[in-house]
Amino acid sequence: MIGRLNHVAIAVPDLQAAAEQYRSTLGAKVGPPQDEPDHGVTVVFIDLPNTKIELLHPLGEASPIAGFLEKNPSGGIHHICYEVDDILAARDHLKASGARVLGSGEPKIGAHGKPVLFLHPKDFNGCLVELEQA
Ligand SMILES: C[C@@H](C(=O)O)C(=O)SCCNC(=O)CCNC(=O)[C@H](O)C(C)(C)COP(=O)(O)OP(=O)(O)OC[C@H]1O[C@@H](n2cnc3c(N)ncnc32)[C@H](O)[C@@H]1OP(=O)(O)O
Ligand SMILES: [Co+2]
Repeated sequence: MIGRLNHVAIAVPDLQAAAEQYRSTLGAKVGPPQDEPDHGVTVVFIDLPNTKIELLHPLGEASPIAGFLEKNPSGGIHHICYEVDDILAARDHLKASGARVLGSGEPKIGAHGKPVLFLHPKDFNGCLVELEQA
């Protein structure tokens, strides 16, 4: 069911510093900061030849990554995102398998303009999983 690795997300305490580090120290192709108010984050995408890295910083009062950054003040890998062909079929299959789909259970539009869903990290070996319809 899951396909390509769409991105690996890293929560960072200082978005500008992290973006600059990827640009100048790691020599990566770094995009501009993008506010995603529906998701409570500001993101910077880094294009790699085979996938993307998503740098995440909290946006607004109720950011879903605030608790994670409190526990990991210097940052850390926050989630991985797999592509699926049919997000509603994937969701129904996962729910039937007993996995917890986060939020309302309805896909939201993600940072690439495509529907996304999140699965509880405790159901996937301690790793928060995002699904994006390719
Ligand atoms: C823009 C979009 C895109 O790409 O298109 C995005 O990615 S938006 C990316 C931001 N959006 C999201 O993350 C949406 C989905 N996330 C959520 O709903 C939330 O972040 C949760 C995953 C439910 C965690 O919420 P919160 O931190 O408030 O809960 P909590 O502190 O009670 O955590 C419950 C347990 O899960 C652990 N936990 C929390 N976040 C975790 C993470 N990212 N990876 C692994 N474990 C994690 C905590 O340490 C705790 O474990 P212990 O009990 O053992 O201490
Ligand atoms: Co993401």
